[in-house]
This record gives sequence, C-alpha cells and structure tokens, in this order.
Amino acid sequence: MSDTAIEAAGLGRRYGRRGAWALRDCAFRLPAGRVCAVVGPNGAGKSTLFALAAGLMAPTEGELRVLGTSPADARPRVGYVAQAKPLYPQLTVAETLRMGADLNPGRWDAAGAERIVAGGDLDPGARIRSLSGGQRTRVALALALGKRPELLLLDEPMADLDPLARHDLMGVLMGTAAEHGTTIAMSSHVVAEVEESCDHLLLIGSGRVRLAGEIDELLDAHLRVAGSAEEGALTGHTVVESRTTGRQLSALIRPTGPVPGDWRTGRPTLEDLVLAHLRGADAPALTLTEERAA
Ligand SMILES: Nc1ncnc2c1ncn2[C@@H]1O[C@H](COP(=O)(O)OP(=O)(O)OP(=O)(O)O)[C@@H](O)[C@H]1O
Repeated sequence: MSDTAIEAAGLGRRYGRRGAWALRDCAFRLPAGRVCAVVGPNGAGKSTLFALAAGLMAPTEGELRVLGTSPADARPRVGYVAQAKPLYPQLTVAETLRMGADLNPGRWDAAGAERIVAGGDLDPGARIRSLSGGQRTRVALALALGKRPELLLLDEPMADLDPLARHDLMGVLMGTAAEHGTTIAMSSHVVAEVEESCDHLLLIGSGRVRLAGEIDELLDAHLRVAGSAEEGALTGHTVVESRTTGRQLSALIRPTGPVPGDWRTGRPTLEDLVLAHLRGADAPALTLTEERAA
C-alpha cells in the first residue's frame, strides 16, 4: 500500500479554454492514514480538487496521483461524496444500498452501510426524493463508507446535518479512519469541526495552496506576538498578518529566530491561523510535508 494518499505537482485546472484558473500550480502531499481538512473561501477551488482526485475530470496541467496511481485507476478504492450528494431520487433507501452492493462486488460492507442508515431512523422503503437534505447526506455517506474505501473524499459532508447527526456521523467517520486506517479528506467551513477531528490541513485560496501540513506542525511554525509598535520590531520574521491599535502591535508571524523579550507571545489557535491566511491574500504560503518513508 502506498504511503501517500494524494500527491499533486504543478496541478492546474481551468474550466473552458479561456476560463479563469480554478486551481493553479498546486503542490502538496497528503500522507496515507490522515484525516485532512480542506479549507478555503467560497470559490477557492476545493470542489474542483475533489472532483480531480475522484477522477471525474482531468487536470489542465500538472500531475495528480491518488493512492499511488492515476485518479481514474484509483476509483474503485476511493469513496467520494460530492457537495450536491447526487443520488437516484426514484430509488428507495434499501434499493440505493443494494445498488452500492452491486457496484462494489467483493468489498461491500452491507452491515456498516445499514448501520449508518439505521442511525438516522430512516425507513428503508422511503424514496430518496422524499428525504430531507440531511437524510440524503446520511445515505450518501453510507454508500461511500459501505465501499470500504482506502480514501474518502468528502465535499462539505456535514453542511446540512443537525448537530446530533453531525456528531453521530463524525464519530462513525473517525471510528472508520481509526479502525481501517482510511485516509479522509473533507472540506469544511467550520473551524471547530476541523479542530476536533482533523490532523492535517490543506488551505486553498484563489486556487493556490496557502498552507499544507500536519496541523500541530503548522501551529508550531507560527507565533502570536503583541507589543509596542516600534518600527522594524519584527524585521527578519515573516509577518502573516499584523494590526496596530494606538501604539500596540499584534501580529501572527512565522519566527525565523528569537523575538525580542519585551514582546508577549503565544501559540496561535487553529482559528487564528486559518483566519489570518484567509484575510491576508498576500500572506506567504507554507507547505510542511514530512519526508516519505524510505
Ligand atoms: N463547472 C464549472 N464551470 C465554470 N467554472 C467553474 C465550474 N465549477 C467551478 N468553477 C469555478 O472554479 C472556481 C473554483 O470553484 P470550486 O467549486 O472548486 O470552489 P470551492 O472552493 O469548492 O467553493 P465553495 O466553498 O463555494 O463550495 C470558482 O471560481 C468557480 O466559479
């Protein structure tokens, strides 16, 4: 089994020959077995990246490898839940799961898929078209997880779930990841959700990778500092974001050495880190990817 779930080099995708680039010059590596949050503002390129990794469209330039092979070849080993959660509206819940079994001979986890559906008290005889958005999400996740994928690509999976269903399904996802070593990449706009369940972060802004790496290592690479706003006080450090209020300066920096002793310093929260990079369109990118095992 490959130690890399997704690897991109110079990856770019544009819609139409004259369209704007949805993704450009993206390079990152997601090691296998991680739970990765894909974060970024609306229109950043997250769904485009998921569709590329799921093999549903081809890159315009660059390369994307999934589970050590091309996205198209990896498809049988990948579960993908698109943002719109497309399902067949005329099928019942039970028929949808039977279709999952038919499409995935030899690897379908019927009991697991049925458990997820039963957790939402869904009537197996109910037609998909009669379900609420959140109930459809539950069926889509059951279909994706029932496939026993090595990699799960989830595009905003929790967006239309109530807090209880969200908690329940996050538990199922994390349990699956822990038990089977499944790699999960999920996009989310909710930092608290990311903080609770993800160990790896891919932050995309305007189609480019802004931050990539283990969340702990990314946090370790940054420092919150506050002190008197003397000119040049942070020279030499990489300033991601800074604000001055009166004579007080507070900033998020990537220190390149010790900061002067009269500064108050603290470890940023994940929210500090994400917001500073989302607000500062010019904040320099940082990719921290561990060396591959020999
Ligand atoms: N089918 C398409 N045709 C043309 N442009 C598209 C298409 N799909 C996406 N785009 C454009 O590509 C860019 C990236 O879109 P994408 O859906 O990947 O963003 P996203 O990060 O998933 O956004 P959101 O958080 O709103 O879901 C946007 O500028 C969007 O307008």
